[in-house]
Amino acid sequence: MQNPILVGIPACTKLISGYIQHATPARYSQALIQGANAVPVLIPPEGERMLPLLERVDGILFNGSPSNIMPTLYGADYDATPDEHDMDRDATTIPMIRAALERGIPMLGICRGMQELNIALGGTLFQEVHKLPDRMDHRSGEGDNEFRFRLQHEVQLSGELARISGASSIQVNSLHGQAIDQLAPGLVVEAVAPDGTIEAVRVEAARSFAIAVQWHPEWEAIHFPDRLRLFQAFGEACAAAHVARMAA
Ligand SMILES: N[C@@H](CCC(=O)NCCCC(=O)O)C(=O)O
Repeated sequence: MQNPILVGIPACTKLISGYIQHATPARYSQALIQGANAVPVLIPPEGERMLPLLERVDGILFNGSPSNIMPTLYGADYDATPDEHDMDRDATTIPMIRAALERGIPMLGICRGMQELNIALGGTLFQEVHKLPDRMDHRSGEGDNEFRFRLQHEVQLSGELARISGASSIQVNSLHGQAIDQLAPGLVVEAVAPDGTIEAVRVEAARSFAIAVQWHPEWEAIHFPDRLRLFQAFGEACAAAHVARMAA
């Protein structure tokens, strides 16, 4: 295929077999190929040196990860999970989100990716949602993947996300311990859980697709219409960005 639509995926820092490796679960690439008709490009978490890649891609999927964003990046004076960070990824994705928005590059955020978008624009996070009064436990629990990615609760949709999904509420999986506390300026909420937890946001003034969700639409995306529609809508925005990039 000539001039494919290219979508970047930030990789995480992992210690595997005694080596530092740059990796991310295969399901993100697979959902991009199947749902967005895009060719995925893994982005090593090497900080701002990766920003020139934005000249060559048509979109970025800011994916999920078990690691948590460094609390100092949003001004917190305590760290509930000091052993669960990936500062190389933070140093790559936070500036990349800001730069992608400046350039009007389409972005889809998933789970950690949504939290990164909120931090990049000046918001804050709850570090342990399950310890807050009146909040549900949004973690998956232990088990095989079928169990961890099971449908766990409803979300009420609004705005662009409701239009794309073709529904005002959907059932979602849930694999996160953290969540948006103070919403960043410029974000609008487009999905909410029954306990009030923010489940999706959109960058209101974005020049292109800029939606992020707290659940995992990449999991079995082609079997769930709302998940597939989200990847298709992202793919259409990336295709439009591709035409503009080729014409420039
Ligand atoms: N660590 C953050 C973000 C959660 C997240 O992105 N989870 C993805 C996990 C998927 C997997 O384990 O394969 C939080 O806990 O809120």
